[in-house]
Amino acid sequence: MGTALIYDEEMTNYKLLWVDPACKIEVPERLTVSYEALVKSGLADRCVSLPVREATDADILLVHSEEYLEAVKKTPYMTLEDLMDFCSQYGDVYFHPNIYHCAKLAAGSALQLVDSVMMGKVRNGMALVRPPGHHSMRNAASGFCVFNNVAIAAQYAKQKYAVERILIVDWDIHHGQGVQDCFEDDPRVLYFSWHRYEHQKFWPNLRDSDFDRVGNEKGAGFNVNVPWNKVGMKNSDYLSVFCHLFLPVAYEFCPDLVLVCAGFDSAIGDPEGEMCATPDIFAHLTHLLMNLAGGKLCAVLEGGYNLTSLPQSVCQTVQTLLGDPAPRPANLDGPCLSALESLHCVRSAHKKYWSCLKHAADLPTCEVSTKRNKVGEEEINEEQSKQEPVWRECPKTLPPDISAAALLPDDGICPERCYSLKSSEDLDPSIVNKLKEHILKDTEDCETLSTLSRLTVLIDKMEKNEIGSGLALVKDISKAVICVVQHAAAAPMNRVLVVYVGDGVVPFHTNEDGKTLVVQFTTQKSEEIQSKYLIPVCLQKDYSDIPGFIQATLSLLLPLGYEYDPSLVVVVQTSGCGLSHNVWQQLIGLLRGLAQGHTLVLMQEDQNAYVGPTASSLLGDPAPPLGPLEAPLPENVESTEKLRLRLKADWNFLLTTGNVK
Ligand SMILES: CC(O)(O)NCCCCNCCCN
Ligand SMILES: [Zn+2]
Repeated sequence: MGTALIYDEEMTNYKLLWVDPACKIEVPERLTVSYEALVKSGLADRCVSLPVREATDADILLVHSEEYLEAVKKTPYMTLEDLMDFCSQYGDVYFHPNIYHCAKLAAGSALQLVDSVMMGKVRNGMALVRPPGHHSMRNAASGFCVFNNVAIAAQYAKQKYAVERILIVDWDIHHGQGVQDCFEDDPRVLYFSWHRYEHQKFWPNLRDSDFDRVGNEKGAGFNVNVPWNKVGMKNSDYLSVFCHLFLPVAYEFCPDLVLVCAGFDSAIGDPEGEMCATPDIFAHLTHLLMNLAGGKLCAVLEGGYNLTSLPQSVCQTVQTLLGDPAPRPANLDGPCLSALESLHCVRSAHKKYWSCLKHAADLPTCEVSTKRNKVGEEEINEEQSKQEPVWRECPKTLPPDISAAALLPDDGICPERCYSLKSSEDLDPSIVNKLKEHILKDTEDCETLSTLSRLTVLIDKMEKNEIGSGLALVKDISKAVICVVQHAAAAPMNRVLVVYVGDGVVPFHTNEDGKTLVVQFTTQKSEEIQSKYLIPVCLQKDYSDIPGFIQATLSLLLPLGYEYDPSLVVVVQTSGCGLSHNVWQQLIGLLRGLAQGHTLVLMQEDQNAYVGPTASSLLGDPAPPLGPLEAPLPENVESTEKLRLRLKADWNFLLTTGNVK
């Protein structure tokens, strides 16, 4: 199934007609530069183009009041003075004779996305719209927003498709207070928002945007606010919030539909956000959400005012929705102290609502962030020169011709859409000899020799990005792992992340050069940690604790993987670990965000049943939902937490609190 793209130039036909410094950044060019970038990069042609439609009165009344709608209906006939007068009752928003029409198209575009995703016409999609929506309230326009496009889409999905649980992720740099207000007491809609806050000094300056606003009554716990109390937040800060807060809660909630308030003013260069995250981060944020709700994801444009970073961010988002692997994230150096403080406060505010956060440390002195922060951090010197930030545009990486290759025993059936690496591949005799002397020693086991040499061919093709990912059923897992790791780690710049699922001794030792990082999910109690590059994640009872496994994957394996930034990810399933296909697919799907999607899965040759599910995830198909998650086994939480606390000295991404002692 494809990716929908909704855009209509009619939504560029309104603009600011007078002088208003607060509104001048919201210009029609925002849409044109974004759409043109999609066309120029060839991404638009790969999407299913859907027409816009006008939201009806009934659609709009799902969120807004009649009096507000009636008032907006009058604006097309207003004089300039009347328009200016009409706006003065609202904050930071302007009207235009054509904005009502465009606002109906913007909201209608979001409904078009919901319809086409819910009816299975497309897997996911993006709507490029203006005016944006997430600030508009039941009775008021606000922050360039007239109708709350995403809130209307959520109510519409509940009403028309009886969707039980909807996740709204708002990565715009402003707090979508209109969305929060709409769903504050609604447990069926989980709202995530991060936003520039600076202890309430930043617009919209609301006390209600702080981390302790968790929702009301039945909706308590279903509103998650992450205030950024400093500018300059980077990719690491955003990924930390995803790994340690948004994803664990989202997986526990298990939404049937994901809506994204896709504002790109959280990217570098934006005059509003003044953050430092680069456009490629949106490929990762999108990717990390794509294994939820069976991949049903609707992204609706909100803000984004830098006409250079906005189109780049839009392209990163759309190419990921299309299934292209995310680019390797540049220099992730871990979250900053201010971000950790915010993360810590939000986790402690929500620990009573979400079992995945139950172990989160309390922060007794966690006053609301409107107080000056206690750590006496040096104030960002205000006169910090406002030099224009510059960033390297992410190099255009075309997806590999072959997305996934399968290396199976000759009688193995190659899954469809997979390329079969037959033993007929011309084998490089030098490699064969090297294998013979290094790994096979003298045994003339030519079958293994053939398998291992084909593996090295596969790795070389992945390195050249001719092949995206691979799966192999092998007779001797240990020999295969040694061969793969040695061959892959040989190249100077290469780093190999080896994810071991199942017991058994890791058949090679990781030396401290950091060329390999092994994370092993095992049921065996682990003694002391030998090295920061060999990490045993001990889970009781043969992985039957799915919440525990997912928790360890999201809050341990993923952060480690992002910080390590491997060039290849090898996933090894040793003795039948008994992991359910769905969990296995979630693991493979999530890991695909690393190493530009270069994932190599090695399994025992009797694990035929996993070939189909593995291939599906390697090809970028969304993993099936796991269902709402119960609490993880306490002993698994304890052992994972203990491990995290021990490792955080070596790995910044494992930090979740400000007190780094
Ligand atoms: C959709 C959105 O979230 O991007 N709207 C942002 C509204 C910002 C209003 N304040 C502007 C002050 C000028 N410096
Ligand atoms: Zn914004």
